[in-house]
Amino acid sequence: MWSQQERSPRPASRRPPTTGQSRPRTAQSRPWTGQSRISTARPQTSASTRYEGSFVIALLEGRGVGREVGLAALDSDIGRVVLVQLSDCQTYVKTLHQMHLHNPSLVLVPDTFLSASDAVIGSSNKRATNPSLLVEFIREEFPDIQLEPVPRKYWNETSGLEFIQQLCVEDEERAAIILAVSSKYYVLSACSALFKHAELRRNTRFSAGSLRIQYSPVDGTMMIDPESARNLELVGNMSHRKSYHSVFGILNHTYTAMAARLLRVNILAPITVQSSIDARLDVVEEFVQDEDLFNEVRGALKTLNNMDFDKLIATLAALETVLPTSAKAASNRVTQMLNLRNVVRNLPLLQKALENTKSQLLRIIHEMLSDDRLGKIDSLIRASLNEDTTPTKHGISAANARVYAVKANYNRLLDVARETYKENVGDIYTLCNTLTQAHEIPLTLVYQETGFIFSLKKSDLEGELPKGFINVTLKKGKWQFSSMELKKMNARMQDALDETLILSDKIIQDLVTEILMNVGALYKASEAVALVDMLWAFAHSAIIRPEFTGTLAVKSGRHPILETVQSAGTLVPNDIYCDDSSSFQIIQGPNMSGKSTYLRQVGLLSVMAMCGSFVPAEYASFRIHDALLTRLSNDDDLEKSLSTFASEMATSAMILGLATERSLVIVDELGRGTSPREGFGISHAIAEGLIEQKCFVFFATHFAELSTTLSRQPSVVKYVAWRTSRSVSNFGMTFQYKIVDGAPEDNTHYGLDLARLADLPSDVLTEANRVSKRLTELQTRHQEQSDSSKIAMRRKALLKLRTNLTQAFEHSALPDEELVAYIGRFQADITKVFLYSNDTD
Ligand SMILES: Nc1ncnc2c1ncn2[C@@H]1O[C@H](COP(=O)(O)OP(=O)(O)OP(=O)(O)O)[C@@H](O)[C@H]1O
Repeated sequence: MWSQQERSPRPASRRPPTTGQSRPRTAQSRPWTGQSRISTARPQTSASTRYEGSFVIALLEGRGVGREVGLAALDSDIGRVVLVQLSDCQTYVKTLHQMHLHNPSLVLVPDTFLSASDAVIGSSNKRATNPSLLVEFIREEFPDIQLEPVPRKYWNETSGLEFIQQLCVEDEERAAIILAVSSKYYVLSACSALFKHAELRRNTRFSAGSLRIQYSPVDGTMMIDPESARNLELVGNMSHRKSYHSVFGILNHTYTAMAARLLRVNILAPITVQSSIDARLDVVEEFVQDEDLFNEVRGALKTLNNMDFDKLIATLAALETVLPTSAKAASNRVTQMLNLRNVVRNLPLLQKALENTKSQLLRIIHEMLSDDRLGKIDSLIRASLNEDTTPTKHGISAANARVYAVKANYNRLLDVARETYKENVGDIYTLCNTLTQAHEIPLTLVYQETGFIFSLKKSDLEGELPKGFINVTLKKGKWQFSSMELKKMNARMQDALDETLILSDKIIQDLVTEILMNVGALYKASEAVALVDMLWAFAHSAIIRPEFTGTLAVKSGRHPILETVQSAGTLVPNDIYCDDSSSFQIIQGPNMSGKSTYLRQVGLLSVMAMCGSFVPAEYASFRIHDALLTRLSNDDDLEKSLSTFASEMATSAMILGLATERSLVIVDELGRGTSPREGFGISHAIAEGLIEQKCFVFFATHFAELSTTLSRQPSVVKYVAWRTSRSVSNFGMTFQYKIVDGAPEDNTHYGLDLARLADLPSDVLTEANRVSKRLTELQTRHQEQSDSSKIAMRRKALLKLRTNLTQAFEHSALPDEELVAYIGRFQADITKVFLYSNDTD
């Protein structure tokens, strides 16, 4: 229940910077293996299963016109707070996108946002008659996540700022973060509710200066609406939740949990700052070209396998609110300290591996790992902990590691408690030997959480167990049991064990306090490791380094997920070309000819490139997009009981509302949910809307007339799925389509194709073909001779000229003479177009 007691945040200390950016560089990769290293196998580490966070997200929306939303997210397990304030649209797609980035486990909203039926004890009575629209969208998008109302009084701007000032790690970025959020009313209020909730409902408080608080301006990343992320299978497979066939799955060769988390967030919100992307690409390229470096870094990362520094630091920093310390909490803290010791001990390996690297970002990472404070932490740990205790997960050796974690002679009482523990364990082993001899059965001891039990192989027991043994069970071919005496001894041993842990914990807590003075260095190291681990994973599957020229041009690109699924040689590569003069691309072709795959490929390759990853192609150049918006066919629509039509319209409205000149829009088969005539009309209208926005659009459609009705628009081009060869078995076909420019004349007769497959007589087919060709010729001619089509032709040519000239001047590295010849060729082309369109007048 919400307590009325107000508690103010506690006094503060420090925090780490994120990595800086480096200069752009363009180069082609020369992978030393000569081919793709994208593996079809499950990634080598288990980091993939541990990336999911458990953020509690507090949300506040302004009631004004602008739909300003403040979002504060806290993952106390990893000591991270993310703050965002944004202006959203009617569908709250940006807010939902941000929520997806942080995997919510609980969502907090002001109680006034919920309707009276959502009453919760202790909250205010002021309830809206209807829940806020934002709440409805959240419920729809996250049906399994609990929404908890927080009394309106806790959404307080001033207290939000106080929390931030007191809990934020003290480092170079702290001042900038405080400055950035200090004028953001909604995010500050959300922050206050978030920490009040942690204090009052979860009984969690944080040490001063122990949290990494990050303010994320939304314009530094590409917005991908949640529906698109799902349909494109960015972080999860649509059909099988556990499948690795997603972009995340194929790229996640990370070793540490922090890197897996970083990768997930980057895939869902790729960066839009070109210098940052180039800096990452430089690193990937250096790994690709320098095999020794690649292997050395792998070796260093292996020593940190499965580590989650953030979690480790956060657990150590979390204050024990129930006093006195429980043995369980003490045991946890001792284990975490042993893990921290291993991390601090192994970090120098990575630092050494990066010693002579060339790329600027790797040098920055090296610097972050060379922080003197890490050495200080190492010395502090060495002074208190035994060198040779290794934390293991289970068994008596795990208990012993905790008991002997702290050095001897540190505390007399601890030494005495350890002796008692040792004697108790010795007594248990003696009992086991005695019983073995007395009953002539080879008993062994197994240590479980509650103490020891006896174990005996089933085959070693003839007849029944001797009397006196209790709690007998049979597990995996072994008898397991106890005795009253063993139970008593276990209890004595457990008491001694708990005492050693509680006494050790006092020393560990002092150590933690000293370490926390330098927690900024640890968080910084965590960020450095996460980044280098993620970029190393990119290098693991690198193929070709992408460039960012503003033109989307891919030669022989492959769908990155399909490539890992299909057997070698069965994937047909496709080219992509899209610039300002061809920004609206109509894609047509028969069913099952790869249109959807092509569209998805465009989106996925752009996402990968903007994360700083190499892409599967022979050459690739991209534009940096502010948003990736899609309307892709989705079977879920039915489950959501939305009609296809309603869903299409809702998504189209969202796309039209959000798309800008810098967006990438992908639309697959719009207008399926209504009559063909209406469907065509709607598709045309939406296409015109998108053309006006000047974004890059890939528009797959069955409406062949669309290319005619849109032909006056100079930026519209048409691509078709063109059959290169095929093998037939009744109606079956092996895949042999390629997306090509324009409309090769006979390929548009998809019905004839099917008729041929259905074995219609050849003379019927020949005649059908002849008539069909003739009709098409007449139609084409008629179109070409119309005035509007001549004007459109000239407009197209002019737009193409402008785009090519801009490209030539801004991105070409050609020497002057060649540039002049290149421009001369444009001139000739455009003259031809003008002469032709005049001739036909
Ligand atoms: N480039 C390719 N190389 C090999 N196989 C491909 C390629 N593109 C698509 N495929 C395979 O062909 C099948 C059909 O692909 P896709 O769904 O993209 O076709 P489509 O034209 O969109 O079909 P429809 O019009 O019926 O929706 C899929 O099984 C896909 O895996």
